[in-house]
Amino acid sequence: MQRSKFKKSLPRKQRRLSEAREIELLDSRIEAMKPDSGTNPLSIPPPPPTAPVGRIPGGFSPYAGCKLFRQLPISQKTKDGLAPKYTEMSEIQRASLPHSLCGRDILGAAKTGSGKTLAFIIPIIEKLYRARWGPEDGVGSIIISPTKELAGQLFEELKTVGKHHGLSAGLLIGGRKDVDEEKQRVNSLNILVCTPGRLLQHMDETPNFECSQLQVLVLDEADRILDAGFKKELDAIISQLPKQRQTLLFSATQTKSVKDLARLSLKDPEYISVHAESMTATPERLKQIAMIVPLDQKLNMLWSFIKANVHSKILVFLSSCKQVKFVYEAFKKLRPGIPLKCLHGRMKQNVRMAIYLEFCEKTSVLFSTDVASRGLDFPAVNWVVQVDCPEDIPAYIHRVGRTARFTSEGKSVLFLLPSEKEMFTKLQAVEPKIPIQLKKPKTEKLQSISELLSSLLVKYPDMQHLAKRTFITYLKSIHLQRDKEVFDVSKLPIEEFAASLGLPMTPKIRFISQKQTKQKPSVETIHEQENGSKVVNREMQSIDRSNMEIEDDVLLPKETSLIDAEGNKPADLATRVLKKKKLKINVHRPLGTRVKYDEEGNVIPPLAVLADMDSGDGALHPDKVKERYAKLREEMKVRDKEDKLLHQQRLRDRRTKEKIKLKRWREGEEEDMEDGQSESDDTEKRKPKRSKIYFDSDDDGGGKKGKENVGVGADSISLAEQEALALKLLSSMHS
Ligand SMILES: Nc1ncnc2c1ncn2[C@@H]1O[C@H](COP(=O)(O)OP(=O)(O)OP(=O)(O)O)[C@@H](O)[C@H]1O
Repeated sequence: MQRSKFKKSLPRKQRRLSEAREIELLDSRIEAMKPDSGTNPLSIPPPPPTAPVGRIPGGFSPYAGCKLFRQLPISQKTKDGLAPKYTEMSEIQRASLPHSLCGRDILGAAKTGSGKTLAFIIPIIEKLYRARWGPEDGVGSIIISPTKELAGQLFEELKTVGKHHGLSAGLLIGGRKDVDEEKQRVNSLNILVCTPGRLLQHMDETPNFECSQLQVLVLDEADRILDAGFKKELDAIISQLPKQRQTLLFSATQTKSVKDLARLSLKDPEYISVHAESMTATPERLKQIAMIVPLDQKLNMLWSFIKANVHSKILVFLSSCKQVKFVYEAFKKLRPGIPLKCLHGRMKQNVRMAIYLEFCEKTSVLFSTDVASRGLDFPAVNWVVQVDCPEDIPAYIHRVGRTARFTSEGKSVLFLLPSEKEMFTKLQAVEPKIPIQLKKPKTEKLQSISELLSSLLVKYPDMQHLAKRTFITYLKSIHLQRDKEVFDVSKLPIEEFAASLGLPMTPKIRFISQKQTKQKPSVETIHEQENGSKVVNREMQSIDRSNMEIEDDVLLPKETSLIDAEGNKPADLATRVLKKKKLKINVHRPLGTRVKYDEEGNVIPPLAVLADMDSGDGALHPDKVKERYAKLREEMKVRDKEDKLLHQQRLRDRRTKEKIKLKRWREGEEEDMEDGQSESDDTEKRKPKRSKIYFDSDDDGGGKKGKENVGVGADSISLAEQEALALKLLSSMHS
């Protein structure tokens, strides 16, 4: 968690009103001059920049319609935080701030890069300031962002604009190690900028963490947070927030689904869509082109593009982590002459953040998944290249929106496979328009890198594995796309694609079996189905790939009832897939089971579900909570007991093993001793030999022979002979 305590500005008594008087004045002006609900402040003629601001003779100056931040009823501290960078408001700011400052709920849509961040940061700071919020008041506002990088960026902006205030703020995102430290401090923070998973983790795990005083809830990239991917988490979060609050939703592609909005209990929200009447859905200074590029030419095209633009900052979108990794690793080895970086969700959080910051700073190429597609404000991106087709139009709009931000210019290019041309038609048909042109690629400038990739794969076996995974993951991603008018895995030139990645052979994709579709049952197929593997092979050849599910490198039919070529029962496999899915989306697990969080903090312990199920009104009943904790305690005791027994058993096993080992060792030692005995016997027997060797080394020449002989003689003569010899020697000495 990062924590920020906005600095208190120095008192400048002469120039400023006291805080209390300022708040009183702001409250009065906001109340007196608030725009009518449903009006568009943009249609009100702005006052001249020199017009007096605040209390004027006969009342207060109006603020709906004004163009400058300093004309708004906001605190001097916020004005100081905005200046000098921000003076004039953008359209979304002009349209929404007059409504949000007077406490209304907002559903705001405006193009990418149009300044939506300030449109929610300012009302948050102002609301808490006017409520004289302090550390003892706890969490006053929560900003939820779909990605960690975006949350980090919002947090930085919040720190800048709020730096003169006395509010505290924290960045709560998954993947950070300091969760325990976070838990200690989170209760004293006033503004939380977080990803849904981490917020929910605190709601579940942090003692005394509560948001019952929450004043403002913000969902940035609201349509993303409200979509199915975050549904469970968001519902659980919302159920723990007070209904009495201000809610601000912003995105470049806004949801209008009544069902979605009902989940958030918005109260007469202001629908602000400043670019709805605009000619285009994308930034005006953005030049957009699309090109038809066959699958096997994509990497050649990308390489050639990068080589031709080595002085540009380029953001490249690919559809999966594997592709990002492969292209990054391969291109890095081929050295295009510009720094390369990659960003995807499987990277560690600190690395992700570092890469994000580096790309903000330097001219380079960033290969990324859609993790960088929303909200990120990389300065001065020249090109956005979409190598893989976006899943839908909002995804396209967000991706291209990483360039041409605010008042800057930018260009984007979309590679479409011949089979994906329908996407171009859809982009052209959308209202407001997306001014995109179809251009022919300049094939004369195309450089082929397929052979270089092949050599790389030979040189680096890891790359070969990665290429294989890339191949499979790409097919998987195409298959899993919802829009079947655009994405059709059966139309892909699979062999050519494999070759273009440098793969020596097309990886085997195990088509488990065919879905029994109503459209396609041929007599031959049905007859053959009952006759073993030969038939299955035929099935495999005629398989309709659009009906398959893919698990890793396995394409599975969605409904399976056949036996595959390897004799597996697809039913088992299907169960396996289901089980896998179940593990991921385990929000319906029985209550009281142990809750675990992954690095992302994505698992949801459903206290909220408990409340929902039992009460139906979404409120948490203290009795139920107590009951649950009592149950948890009991379970923990049981588990504790089990753990102890297990531990004891393990100790016993270990001791037994040690005993056996010891016994074996002793037996072995005895054997060794016996062996040793025989060895020493041998040694004894070999002694002369050893002596010989020893002396050999010590004494070369005739002496050794003599000594050797002495030794042998000393051992071999009898005691009587020895005595006789000794007497002889003695007598000779005396004589
Ligand atoms: N009033 C302003 N004056 C000058 N610059 C501004 C103003 N408002 C925003 N900006 C700048 O414009 C850029 C884009 O702003 P911001 O990130 O808020 O856009 P956004 O609408 O949230 O984009 P996205 O839809 O991609 O999330 C930022 O660099 C921001 O600093």
